[in-house]
Amino acid sequence: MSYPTLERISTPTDLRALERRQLNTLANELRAFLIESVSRTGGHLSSNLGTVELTIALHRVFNTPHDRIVWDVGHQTYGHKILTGRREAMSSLRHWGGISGFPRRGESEYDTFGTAHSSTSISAALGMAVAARSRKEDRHAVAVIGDGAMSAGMAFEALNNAGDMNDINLLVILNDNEMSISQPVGALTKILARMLSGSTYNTARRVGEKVLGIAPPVAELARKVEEYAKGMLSPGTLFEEFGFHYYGPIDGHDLDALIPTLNNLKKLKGPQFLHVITRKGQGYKLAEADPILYHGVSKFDHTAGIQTAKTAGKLTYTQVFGDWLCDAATLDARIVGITPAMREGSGMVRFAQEHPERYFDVGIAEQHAVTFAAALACEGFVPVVAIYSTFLQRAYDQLIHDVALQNLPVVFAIDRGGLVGADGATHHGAYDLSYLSCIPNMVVMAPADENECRQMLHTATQHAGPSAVRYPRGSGSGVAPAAKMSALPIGKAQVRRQGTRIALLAFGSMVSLAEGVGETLDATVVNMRFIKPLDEALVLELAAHHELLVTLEENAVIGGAGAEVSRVVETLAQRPRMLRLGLPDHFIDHGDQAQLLASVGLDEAGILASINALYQRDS
Ligand SMILES: Cc1ncc(C[n+]2csc(CCOP(=O)(O)OP(=O)(O)O)c2C)c(N)n1
Ligand SMILES: CC(=O)[C@@H](O)[C@H](O)COP(=O)(O)O
Ligand SMILES: [Mg+2]
Repeated sequence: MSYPTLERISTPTDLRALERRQLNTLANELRAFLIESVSRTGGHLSSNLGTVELTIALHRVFNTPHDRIVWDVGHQTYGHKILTGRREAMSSLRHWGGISGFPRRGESEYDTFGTAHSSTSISAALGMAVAARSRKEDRHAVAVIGDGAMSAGMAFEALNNAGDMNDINLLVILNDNEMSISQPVGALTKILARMLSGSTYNTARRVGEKVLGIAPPVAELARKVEEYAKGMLSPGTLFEEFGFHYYGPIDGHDLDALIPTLNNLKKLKGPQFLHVITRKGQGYKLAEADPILYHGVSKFDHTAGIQTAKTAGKLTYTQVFGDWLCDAATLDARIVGITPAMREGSGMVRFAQEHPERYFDVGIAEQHAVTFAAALACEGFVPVVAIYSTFLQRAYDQLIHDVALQNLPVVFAIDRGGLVGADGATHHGAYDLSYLSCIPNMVVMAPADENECRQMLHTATQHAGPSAVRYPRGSGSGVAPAAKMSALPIGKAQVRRQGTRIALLAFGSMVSLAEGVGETLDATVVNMRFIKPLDEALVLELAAHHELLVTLEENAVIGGAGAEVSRVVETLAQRPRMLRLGLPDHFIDHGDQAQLLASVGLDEAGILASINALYQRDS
């Protein structure tokens, strides 16, 4: 397919030079390019198709990069990347050495703020607006936030802060497609939906009149009084109560609505709020019909669409968790499942169907998810919080203050522990072993294989305090989970191979690698199972009988599991040498998981090389 108009755009200046009538052609080409490109690389598709016109309108109206556009999450910025000089680089999207799937300041001056975790855009745009105000710079700051991301507390913290500042140039655009990754949840969703069901889109003229103050104040007042009387607060009212001027909703696929509206809003000072309605997957029938399936995709044939037929392969850890949760819930009525807006990614679709009354999607609200779980535990339930390692970072205080300090039996099923691959640095679960193992009362486990994952999850539900089972994205060595569930002895490791001189103390995903290295070196191999409590007795015994202890973990080497092993070994007067292998002290980019692990020396060859290097230093 050819893209003659799109290919003329190297920067937004080229876009601004086009005639208005050419923009519709540009939108069509951009959409077709996105489908073709993402089908080749994989990536986030539905959200990008939904923001084609909005992206064009923003770069048309605002003087980017002087004006700051801050995208929330950033999974919808492919169109923005394409229009800001990265069209050709799209073939390397999310691949090793290629461009990121999210905005990154280092990648382009048009990427004003790095993102990938949601609901930061209003805070960031507000910071930029305040900076412009204090330097007396004539600069606009625009936050583009989705209806899913809007559900997070942080978005409301920022609205609360911004709504009180009348002299800033801040525009918040709510990109409402009535979807999170899955169907959005909660009261805000209902408020937004009520607004849409009760009205048609506002035309550009009506929004323009309101911007220019033509709408009769008395009629406006009467409308509000009527709304209050009926108890029908529209989203407009909600955001106006926060101190914003609310406009919309307008059709986010209509450039004739978007461009004049944005031009009008640009003239205003103070916090402005524009409600834009879009459709996730717009323009690609398959994605419109199933925006969840096309939210994040691997490579696929875009004419045939994604083929979902089940293939008999290894189970992913996510599936192992999902199956365990259903089985465990059948056996134990106290078990409830909680997800902060990650039903599909966390493997909870079947549980949600089978146990709707015990399934809680709390929205993009990790902090709330953890405290909510803590309270359920207080009341005798066994809450299972299914959460990605990287997103649990958001709820660290809740983990300590609400769960661990009160020693509450909350089970954390932590998915995406370790390097996740194409999402890159923002999503790698690189820190959980560090940040969990320093918290008193926590039991922290990492399974060596799929069956052990199931048994550890069961163990967690039998434990009287907080516990975490941390597993990686994708599948493991392929050990089929046994139907029977038996609790593991807490704090006991498993010796897998008895060797000489060297002992490999491996955590979670590193165990199968360690077995290969162990064969080559005739080393002792231990599946440590527990990061906390650590099997200190075994560590001391290994220290007494080996000249070198090597710890292996897919976690930051600083403060991780190996550091704990060292702490124990340090107490010995006669101690072996220690080699701690894990993720280095720098952020790791995107790429294929195996490629990334090899790049940091966490494959068999890398581990052998590190051990050899240690011995060579001695000789
Ligand atoms: C803190 C955090 N939690 C969860 C996610 C995972 N996540 C990415 S996109 C998304 C849905 C966002 O919905 P919305 O903002 O409406 O954007 P849309 O996908 O509809 O375009 C979620 C839950 C995340 N990126 N950050
Ligand atoms: C943008 C975002 O945070 C999610 O869409 C994430 O990319 C999903 O990752 P998985 O593909 O590992 O579920
Ligand atoms: Mg949405």
